[in-house]
Amino acid sequence: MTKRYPDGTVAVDRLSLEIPDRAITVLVGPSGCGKTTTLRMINRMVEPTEGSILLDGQDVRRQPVNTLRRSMGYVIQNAGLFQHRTIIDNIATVPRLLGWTKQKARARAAELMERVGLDSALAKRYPYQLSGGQQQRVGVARALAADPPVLLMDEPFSAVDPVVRKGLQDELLRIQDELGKTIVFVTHDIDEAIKLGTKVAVLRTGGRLAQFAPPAELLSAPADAFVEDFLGADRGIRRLSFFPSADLELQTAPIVPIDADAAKLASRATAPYLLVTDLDGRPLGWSEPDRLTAGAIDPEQLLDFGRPFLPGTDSLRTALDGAVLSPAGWAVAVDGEGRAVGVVSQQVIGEAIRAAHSRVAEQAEVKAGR
Ligand SMILES: Nc1ncnc2c1ncn2[C@@H]1O[C@H](COP(=O)(O)OP(=O)(O)OP(=O)(O)O)[C@@H](O)[C@H]1O
Repeated sequence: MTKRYPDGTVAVDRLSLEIPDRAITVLVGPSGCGKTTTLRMINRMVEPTEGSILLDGQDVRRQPVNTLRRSMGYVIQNAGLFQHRTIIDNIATVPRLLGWTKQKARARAAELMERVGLDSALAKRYPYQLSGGQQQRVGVARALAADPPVLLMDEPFSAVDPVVRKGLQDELLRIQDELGKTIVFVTHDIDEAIKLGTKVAVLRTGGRLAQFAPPAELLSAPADAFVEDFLGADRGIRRLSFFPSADLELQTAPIVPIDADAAKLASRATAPYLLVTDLDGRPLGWSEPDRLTAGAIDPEQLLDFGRPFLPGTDSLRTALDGAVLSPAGWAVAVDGEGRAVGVVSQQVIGEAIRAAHSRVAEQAEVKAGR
C-alpha cells in the first residue's frame, strides 16, 4: 500500500508485507520513515491512498470501523490512559463498550492486572498515581481486555528508562508465549526490534521496505548498506545471541575444589589455569597452578571468574562474554544451582563461532537453492 498525505508527503511507498499469524512483527526504522502511518492503516485510523490490507483474507475496509478497532488492541507511548478513570475502569473500557456487565468487565480487568504484573492494590488508583512503567502495563492490559486477536503497539515502551523498559519487554514476551497474539510493534530501537521480533521489517525514509526477515537473518545478511548501518557496529557480536552454547566442548579437568590435596593439584599442573570452587562446587576464581598450595588456598588471591553461563540456556554471546571478562580468558559453565560443570577457552568458543557461521551459510545456500 501507499500513503500520500494531502500536502503531498509520501509517508509509505508501495509497502507490501505478509505479517505472520500469532507472532511479533516489528516495524523499525529512522524517524519519519512511515512506521506509525503503516500501523494506523491497519486499524484504519489512516486510510491508504493505494492498496489494501487483508486480515485473514478479508479487506479491512469491509468491516465497520468500530468492529475492526475492537478486534485490535492498540497501545501507544505514554499509554494514553483516561486520566479521570481508575486503573480497573481503564482496563475494563473495551469490554464495557462491548456491552459486558460492570461486574464481568471488572473481573476480567482484575485478571489482566495480574497477567501484566500489576499489584491488585493499584486497581482503585488513577493513572497519575502510577509510575511510567506501571502506566504502560495498564496500557497493555487495556489493549488485551477484550481478547482481540491482533495487537498494534506504537513505541509502547519508549518513554520509560532502560531498566523498566527491559522489564516490560520481558513481560511482553512472556505474555505472548501464553496468549499467542498477532502483534505489530513499532519502534525506532533496533535492539528492541531484535529482541522482540519474530520478523523485523526495516523501513527507510520515504516509507520503503529495506528488508523483512527474522532478526538472526538481518544480523547475518543485511540486504544493503542502509540496513547494515542501521544495525550498528557490533552486529557480529549481537548475532552470537542467536547461536546456542549447548554444543561447546567443556573441560572438567581444570576444576579443583578449595580443599584439593597436593597430589590432585600436581595432577592438574599442566593446565594453564585452574578454576577453584567451594566445597559445593560453586566457582570462586582462577589461578595459575603453581600459585596454589594444597591446604592453603586463599580465595582472596584468585582471579575473577567473569560471568558464568548456562549451557543449553545461554547463547554463545554469553559464553564469549564470560571468557572475555575473565582475566584467565576462560568461561565457566554452571548448572541451575550455580555449580561449575565445566570450563571452556576463548579459543574453543572461537572455533564454535566459526562452525556456527558455516552452518548458517550452508543453510542460506540450501534455502537459495544452490
Ligand atoms: N497528517 C500528516 N500530514 C502530512 N504528513 C504527515 C502526516 N502524518 C505524518 N506525516 C509525515 O509522514 C512521514 C511518516 O510519518 P510517520 O509518523 O508514519 O513516521 P514514523 O516512522 O512513525 O516516525 P517517528 O519514529 O518519528 O514517530 C513523515 O515525513 C511525517 O512528517
